[in-house]
Amino acid sequence: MTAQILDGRATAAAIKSELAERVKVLADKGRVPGLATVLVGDDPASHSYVAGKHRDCEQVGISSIRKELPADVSQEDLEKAIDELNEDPACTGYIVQLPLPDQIDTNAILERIDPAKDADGLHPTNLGRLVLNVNEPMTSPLPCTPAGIVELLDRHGVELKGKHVVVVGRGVTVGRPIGLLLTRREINATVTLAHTGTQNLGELLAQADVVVAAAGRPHMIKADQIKDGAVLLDVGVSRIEDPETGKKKLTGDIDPAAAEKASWLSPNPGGVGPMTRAMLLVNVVESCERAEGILQ
Ligand SMILES: Nc1nc(=O)c2c([nH]1)NC[C@@H]1CN(c3ccc(C(=O)N[C@@H](CCC(=O)O)C(=O)O)cc3)C=[N+]21
Repeated sequence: MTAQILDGRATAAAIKSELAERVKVLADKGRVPGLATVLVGDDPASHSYVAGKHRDCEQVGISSIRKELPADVSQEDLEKAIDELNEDPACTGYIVQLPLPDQIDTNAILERIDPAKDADGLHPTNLGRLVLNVNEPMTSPLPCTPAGIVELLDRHGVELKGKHVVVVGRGVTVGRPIGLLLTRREINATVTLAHTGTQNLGELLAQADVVVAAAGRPHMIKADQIKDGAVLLDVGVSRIEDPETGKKKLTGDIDPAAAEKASWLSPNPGGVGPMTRAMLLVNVVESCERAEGILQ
């Protein structure tokens, strides 16, 4: 068997064209959604991610606002930038690109974001609502990568009901929140959260119907560890040297040979990354719809 592809690029494109219609409805009411990005320092990867987000916005008709601050910015000046965006009516949602430099208290920054403008869905209030299930169906933003994974599987007709999902990785953006979504009654999966300190990872993987690999360790999940017909989501991103060209390239947590045993594979790149970006746009459009009373 070779896995069918969970095509994140095509699915994200479909979501974007649906969003463009919703943005038109808002624009007709005189309300243009606006995404702002706050970028600190000059890390090339962060710059390229943020540039991608602005391109996405343009395609959907969302206006975009950029704030760029130097790598040595003080906590106070970064907080000032956050306060400005909280006050700015043209900014209906925003993100602070992570990671932030060492002198910055990241959690204090994330907490300062107005939860109604939190495009990442990572504000403690919004994560708390996820725990409490009060954002069912859509009263507050969901974290983008978990929401993107659910949407990607749903749009390919991959059923999660009663399935055992093994998540590898305990990061704040993926591993910790994803189980809260997958165990909701309407999805009804069973979730095991494993991480790099898990002793019997092999035993867990052998039982997994679905593997969400989000540890950021290149090719850590091998073909001989997974069940025949498992669904694989490759989420972690690393830059490794391509042995053929000697150049750095992006790669995921799943060994490419594992595709031979899987029923479905979301590749990396081309899988969950574009979905994460699409869900960011969903959050921005929905926060604007909520403000207009279109969504509750
Ligand atoms: N506040 C904040 N929110 C984030 O959502 C956030 C962040 N900080 N910091 C960094 C990570 C990383 N991240 C990615 C999103 C999309 C792709 C993506 O679309 N990747 C393409 C490949 C892009 C390329 O080739 O460079 C793909 O997977 O096909 C990658 C990485 C969001 N992050």
